[in-house]
Amino acid sequence: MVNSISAQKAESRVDINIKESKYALETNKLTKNYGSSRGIIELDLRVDQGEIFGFLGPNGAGKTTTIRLLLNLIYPTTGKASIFGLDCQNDTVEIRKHIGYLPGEFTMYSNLTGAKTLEYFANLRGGVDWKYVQELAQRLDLDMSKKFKQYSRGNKQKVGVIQALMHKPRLLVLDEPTSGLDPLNQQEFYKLIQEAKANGSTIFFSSHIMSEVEKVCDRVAIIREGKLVKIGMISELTDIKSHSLEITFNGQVPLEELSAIPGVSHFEVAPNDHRQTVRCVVRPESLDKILKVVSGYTVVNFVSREPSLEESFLEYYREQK
Ligand SMILES: Nc1ncnc2c1ncn2[C@@H]1O[C@H](COP(=O)(O)OP(=O)(O)OP(=O)(O)O)[C@@H](O)[C@H]1O
Repeated sequence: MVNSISAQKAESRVDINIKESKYALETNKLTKNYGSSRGIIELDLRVDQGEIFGFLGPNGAGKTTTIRLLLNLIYPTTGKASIFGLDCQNDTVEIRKHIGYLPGEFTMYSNLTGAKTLEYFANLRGGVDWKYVQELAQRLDLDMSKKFKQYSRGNKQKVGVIQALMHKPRLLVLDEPTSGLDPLNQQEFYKLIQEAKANGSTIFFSSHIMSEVEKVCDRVAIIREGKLVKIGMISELTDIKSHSLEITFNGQVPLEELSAIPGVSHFEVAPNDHRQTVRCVVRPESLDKILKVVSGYTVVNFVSREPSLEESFLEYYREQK
């Protein structure tokens, strides 16, 4: 019975056999060549123990490939990866005891309920604190009595998140953990990983959303087309970030002034009766100039949204040329 699974048993495992390692996770020139397509190329990553590390990249960048290599689900073409100083290929069994892993597409037996699915994972791990599982389900608003096949994508993802967290692992490796979660559950998830960090865990999670990584991570690595583009503190993301603006004017529009500001691109004007809507992509350092120009005119609507990561990259590289 799940309720009798001993928490003590789970806790007693912690700290056994983990080599003293400066890094929670390290890759050295890690490369995966799929033959027909590139996976990742000579990736060098170092993640310190106890940090929340974001692994940011657009679709197809190589995030899942990297994570599968760390979990030894696929083999590298060349290069090495280690977790807590243990070799990802040779020490998989030991490493797995200390990891919580959420795959990109979490699926389970369709006729098992959420509770039975989680019970299965609890048993695999030799025991977890079931009260903690119940608390996680309640905080993520998951009804554990439903069958897996009855769950929406978001609810399946919640089961995946809970199985990754349930044994309070030293390292969480999460592949796009918030995909499918609604904004409230995303916020709860961010709190959960902050709590895991406060309890000494390291969190490595992939994402293609810059604002999410900015909100919760200490450091970030950016991957694009299989290669590491940048690694550093979150504050260093500012130069890649851009804003997509939509400004609606009533009456006169400062078209020439706006389009002449450096760092403004993709400039478009859409007339609409007496109003005109200007759309453009703006580099962070140009935002202030835009606001100063528009403040002298009648603005009836001002929307700023985060462009997709690929749009931001394109803008960043266009500026670099
Ligand atoms: N099994 C495979 N066989 C061949 N090519 C693959 C395989 N898996 C991934 N790739 C290729 O490797 C590259 C990286 O894919 P990967 O899934 O790691 O990217 P990702 O950053 O996780 O993207 P997404 O967010 O879309 O999942 C892509 O070009 C992809 O087509």
